[in-house]
Amino acid sequence: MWKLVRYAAASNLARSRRFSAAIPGPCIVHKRGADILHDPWFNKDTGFPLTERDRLGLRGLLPPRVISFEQQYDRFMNSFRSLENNTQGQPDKVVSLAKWRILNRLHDRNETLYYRVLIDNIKEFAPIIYTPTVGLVCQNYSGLFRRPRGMYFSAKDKGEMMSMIYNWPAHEVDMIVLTDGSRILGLGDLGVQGIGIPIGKLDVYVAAAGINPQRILPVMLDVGTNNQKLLEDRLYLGLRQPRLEGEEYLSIVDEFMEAVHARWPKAIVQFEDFQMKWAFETLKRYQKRFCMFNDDIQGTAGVALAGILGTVRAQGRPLTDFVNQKIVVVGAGSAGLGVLKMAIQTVAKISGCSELAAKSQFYLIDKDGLVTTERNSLDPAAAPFAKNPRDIEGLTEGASIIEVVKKIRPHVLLGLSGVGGIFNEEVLKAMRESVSTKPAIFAMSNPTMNAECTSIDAFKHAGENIVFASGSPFENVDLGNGKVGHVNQANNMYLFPGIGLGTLLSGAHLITDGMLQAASECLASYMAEEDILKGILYPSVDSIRDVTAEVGAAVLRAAVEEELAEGHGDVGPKELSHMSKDEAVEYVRSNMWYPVYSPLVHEK
Ligand SMILES: NC(=O)C1=CN([C@@H]2O[C@H](COP(=O)(O)OP(=O)(O)OC[C@H]3O[C@@H](n4cnc5c(N)ncnc54)[C@H](O)[C@@H]3O)[C@@H](O)[C@H]2O)C=CC1
Ligand SMILES: CC(=O)C(=O)O
Ligand SMILES: [Mg+2]
Repeated sequence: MWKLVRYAAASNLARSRRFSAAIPGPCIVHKRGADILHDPWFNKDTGFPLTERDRLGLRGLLPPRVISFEQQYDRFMNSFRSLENNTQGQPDKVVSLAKWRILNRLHDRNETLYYRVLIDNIKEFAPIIYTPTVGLVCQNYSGLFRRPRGMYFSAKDKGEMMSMIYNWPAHEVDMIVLTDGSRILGLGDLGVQGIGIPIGKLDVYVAAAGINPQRILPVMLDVGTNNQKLLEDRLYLGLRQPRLEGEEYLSIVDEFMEAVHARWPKAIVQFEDFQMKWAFETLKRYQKRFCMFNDDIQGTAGVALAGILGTVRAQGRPLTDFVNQKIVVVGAGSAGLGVLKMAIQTVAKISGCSELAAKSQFYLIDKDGLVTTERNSLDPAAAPFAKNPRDIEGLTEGASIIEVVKKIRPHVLLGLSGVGGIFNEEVLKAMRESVSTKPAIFAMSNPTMNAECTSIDAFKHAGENIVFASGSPFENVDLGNGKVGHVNQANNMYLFPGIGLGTLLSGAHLITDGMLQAASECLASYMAEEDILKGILYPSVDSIRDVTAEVGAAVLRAAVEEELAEGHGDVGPKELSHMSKDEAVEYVRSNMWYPVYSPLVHEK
């Protein structure tokens, strides 16, 4: 077993001196020899200095030459570039999986080097470890499986979780991402194979928020699957039974949450990719009891809202004009409804009107068309956003996307439906008649194949004057004559790392609407006017650590404001409450872990 010793703080300075000679603090290990080489948390491969090889019983277990961290880094990047060259012309799927495999092998062997290459190349590697490739990995997980990562709690473990949680080797855990695999991106129920999502999200936590990788825990709650193909697959690695439902299901989640809380009372649990009914139910059930949030409902809402506020600025209008924007949301699931709820609260706040009055400018469409109060068996979660037929002259219950767009001429058309291509040529062309001077199209569904439209189609059919955002990355579009159609990535990755880190450092035991609102407002004001006017709504993924430091500080300050901050480590609530905004950002930034080889010290 090992004990954690605080790593040297990361900072921009440390980052700019990528391989500086600054000596990091030591790290205590409780193992020796080959056990260290097989532990990715401590392994340095050929990077162990000779003195350390002596101290840890590694002499003779490695080739004699010591290779520096920088050389190891370059060697990996060279292998990666060769792989790119060697796979040229092969199908995208093959290339993406090959890239994922080479990164995953490094992850399994040497986490310090893995996270260094990930952090320093985040824009290039995010699409591999996160959306879209992570979707492909989940679809093929049973075949790709080599080594376990994270923990698996299944329906068969009922009554055992309180002791099982102690099987995790780390003494401290700060951040858990939990899924039940029931709605993986827009790919549906992937059962146990959905574990790829918590792993990918936590990689983003390490890269963006500098959460120490020894303190993260990806978790799969396997309660069965309703995916017939998986149930019939002999190689499927999860429980081959239909999903538990009702109280049986909830009792499993309850038991897991209690076990986590008993061992790590301060750990934050991010619920991810649960089907809608359980996403809402578990949020309601736990948000006042545990330090948790639902990323698909709450993280997505904050990112979408920041983007929509950006589109108001992109039209050259003041933010207060948000109250006049007509917004059509396609997809009435956990993500779409989360966006509507937060957007309506914001309109009510800006205009000082009631939430009821603030709803008038929003339109909700699901698989059966426009959602109105006339709908038979209206989903209770969607009911608050259903239109009264009296208020939608010329439109009827179940109206199609094209009918709604033609009639309403919205400022913003936002997709969270999981259905690839439903913003077709006709719909996009209809957006040319938008009442906005800069119509906005947000095709937020993931992975790429599930995006409501591509960036090329959006600029081609809806016109060059649009603002475009997608959940998975697309290339900017060359519009000719030196003009560029900017593509924004409207993905909750801009918020969840800061929500997690800010909450952790505040020591708050709950995550409130106020903390989430602060995160969104921070992102909304992050971009300079000049960029916004060009249609750039979010910062580049390259600067995700900087954005996360700001978002984290905003969340921390909101927790202080709500008197929820109990402090973290040596920094108590009083010190937190005296921090200025800049000091809070610096405090958050200085707590980000950055991968360097720490001297290992053996202790029995
Ligand atoms: N960009 C981002 O940060 C995020 C993107 N998402 C993506 O959003 C999508 C939806 O996620 P959830 O809301 O959790 O799923 P969900 O399954 O809860 O909801 C999907 C909704 O889409 C509707 N829908 C299905 N077919 C439709 C059609 N042909 N026309 C109109 N509506 C249709 C359904 O009726 C349902 O209301 C997924 O693809 C997911 O990857 C989710 C969270 C964050
Ligand atoms: C990004 C994300 O959380 C999703 O697509 O579900
Ligand atoms: Mg998700």
